[in-house]
Amino acid sequence: MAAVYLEILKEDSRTKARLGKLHTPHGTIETPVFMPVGTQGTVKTMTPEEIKEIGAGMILSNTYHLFLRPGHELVREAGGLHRFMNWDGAILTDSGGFQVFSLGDMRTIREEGVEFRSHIDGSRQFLSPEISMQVQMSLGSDVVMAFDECAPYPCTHTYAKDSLERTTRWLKRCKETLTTTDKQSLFGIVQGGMFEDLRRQSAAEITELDLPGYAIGGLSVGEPKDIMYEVLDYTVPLLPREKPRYLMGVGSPDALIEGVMRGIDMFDCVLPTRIARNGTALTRFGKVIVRNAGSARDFGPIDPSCDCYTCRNYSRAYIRHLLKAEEILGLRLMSIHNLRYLQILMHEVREAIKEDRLPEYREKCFSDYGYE
Ligand SMILES: CNc1nc2cc3c(=O)[nH]c(N)nc3c(CCc3ccccc3)c2[nH]1
Ligand SMILES: [Zn+2]
Repeated sequence: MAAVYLEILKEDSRTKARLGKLHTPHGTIETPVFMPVGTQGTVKTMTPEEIKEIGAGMILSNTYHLFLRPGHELVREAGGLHRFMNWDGAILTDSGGFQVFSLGDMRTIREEGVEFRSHIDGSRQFLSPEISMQVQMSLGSDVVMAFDECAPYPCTHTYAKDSLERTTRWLKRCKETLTTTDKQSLFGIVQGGMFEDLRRQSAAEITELDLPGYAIGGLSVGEPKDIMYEVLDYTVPLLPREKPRYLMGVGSPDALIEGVMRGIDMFDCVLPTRIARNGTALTRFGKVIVRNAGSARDFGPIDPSCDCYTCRNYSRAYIRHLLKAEEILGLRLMSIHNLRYLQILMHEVREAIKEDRLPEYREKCFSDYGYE
């Protein structure tokens, strides 16, 4: 059995949703799951104990950032990323390709790999499938993402085709680089832009390698949501039923539910922690801009139905004051709430699958939230 594998407990009767358990060397995680992002070896403003308290069992981190700073050799000497950051849950690391393009400067793609300038000090850097695998093995991730190119949006059919074919060649180099044990942690990433024929080609090429899990990349890159859902409609069925499916970069409440209904098991997004730090809270009745004047004399919690530390102990008025005063506690209280909110949402989604009422749950969620 692979180091990382999915145990499917139930398949929904009316949608493609699955209820499952993701087994990893650092614990078992109930799926569908939302995974908080801890880019630089920390989920911003949160201690590992707080991450556990809000109910997260698996977090994400980044090859790109840790490679540039403090360096993967240092993290390996520290005993790996789990030890370094004092987190004993599961860790998935991205491969660096996406971040080079979203953060790096002056990047040049070659067959060998990607040259770029560090966003930290402008120094010339190079990442390749081999280097990305070395870094992720040094970090000791439980799930290793293949080194891929996330095609820009929009892009031509020719660009998307050349790019996905290079991504497949890079995936083979990733698999060859990993030790037998670490091969059992490697997830391939399906690309192909917004083109059905290319998504089919990429899925066929990637799944041929018989990996423990598969991600759908190249989405949540600025395309309209209905295009993303369309791509999922024809791409997800191309992936093996029994393997975990990870939709990269997706995390708004509506997109999470729509993704689950299309058969996705794993999600990540920086949105909840990022908007928390700029004063916006997620609640079941829509977003609340706690920072706004409207909360100045609101002495109730962010969300009365929420059980998080923030909602049990603090008012919107107090949190607004902290945010306006640029007090760090404000960032922490907002992050705790937004992350807990998404864990509650995913718990309710899993319950709805269990009780065969996911379509009805979606309707209620969307109307409460104020979606169409
Ligand atoms: C926000 N939208 C978004 N679309 C993405 C597409 C891809 C993609 O096609 N390939 C790879 N490798 N990553 C992607 C990511 C980053 C996800 C992530 C962030 C942080 C930590 C761990 C993982 C994406 N994020
Ligand atoms: Zn709360």
